[in-house]
Amino acid sequence: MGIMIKDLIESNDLISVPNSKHALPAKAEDLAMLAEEEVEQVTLPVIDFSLLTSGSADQRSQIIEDLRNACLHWGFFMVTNHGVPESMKEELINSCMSFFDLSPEEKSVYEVENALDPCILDPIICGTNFNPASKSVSFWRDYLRILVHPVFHSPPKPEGLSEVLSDYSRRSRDITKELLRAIMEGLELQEDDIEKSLELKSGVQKFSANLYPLCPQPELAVGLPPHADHGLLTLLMQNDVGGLQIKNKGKWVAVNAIPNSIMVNIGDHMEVLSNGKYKSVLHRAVVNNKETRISLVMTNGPPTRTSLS
Ligand SMILES: O=C(O)CCC(=O)C(=O)O
Ligand SMILES: [Fe+2]
Repeated sequence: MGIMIKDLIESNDLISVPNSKHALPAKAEDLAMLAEEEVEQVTLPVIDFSLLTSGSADQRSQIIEDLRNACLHWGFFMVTNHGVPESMKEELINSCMSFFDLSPEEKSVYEVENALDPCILDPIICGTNFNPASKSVSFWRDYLRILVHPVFHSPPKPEGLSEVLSDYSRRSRDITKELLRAIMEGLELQEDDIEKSLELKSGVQKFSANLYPLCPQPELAVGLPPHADHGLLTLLMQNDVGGLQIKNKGKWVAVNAIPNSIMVNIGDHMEVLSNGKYKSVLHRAVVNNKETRISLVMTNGPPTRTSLS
């Protein structure tokens, strides 16, 4: 079993990336690029969620138009006034941190070798993408992933995580539904029909906590490699430490998050649903040597049996 980076660091007082040749062998050129690349900081389009739900008709139309532009030109946007209290986010972060603080033995109950293996159906898994002994590419990230909808799976430890996660699951599902309705309106699709055909009330929601411990040599590692998300919309909150980069008009740019906003991106299913008009955008996470970063990611997909054709 691959030891999680956090535990490795704590047991070894790590001052360099162990055997960096093994940390990221296949992608050495990409990494050299990562170190040298000038990455511009950008502010994503901002969507005031409260205007969507309780603004005037004109304000709602304006937000639908803003969403349309954000989906067309960025595939990512920031949502403010979303109604998730800061205390809920703090509690989620603290509970997830407490999970990572459990002993390696306690965490091992949920550990899997390769989370990308489609045969893994366990509703709660944790692991790392970092394996200093492996010859394959590994990444500077530990994670916990929980299936939270349609059936909520509650980890027995740490105490408190289940309750706040189940609240956030409900809240984030409502936000997703409202955003999807507005996005459908912008696409001039019949939102009621789509909602019915996607059966969002039994949609699959997965929660991930990604932990990026501070990295002694950030130029030799990457947190998460470039990828696009499955599902319709992904919602992301973080502990005020940046690291998310997105590919925009052929260039990597670093996202400047407004504190307490939720970052939202288009997933593969939405790309299909929009007939390719809205792209599921490539993104990645970089690491730093100053502060541990944690991101809380909720993916929202259709039920597994839904056909999009
Ligand atoms: O941590 C981040 O900023 C990105 C996380 C992410 O892209 C994912 O979990 O799919
Ligand atoms: Fe992602």
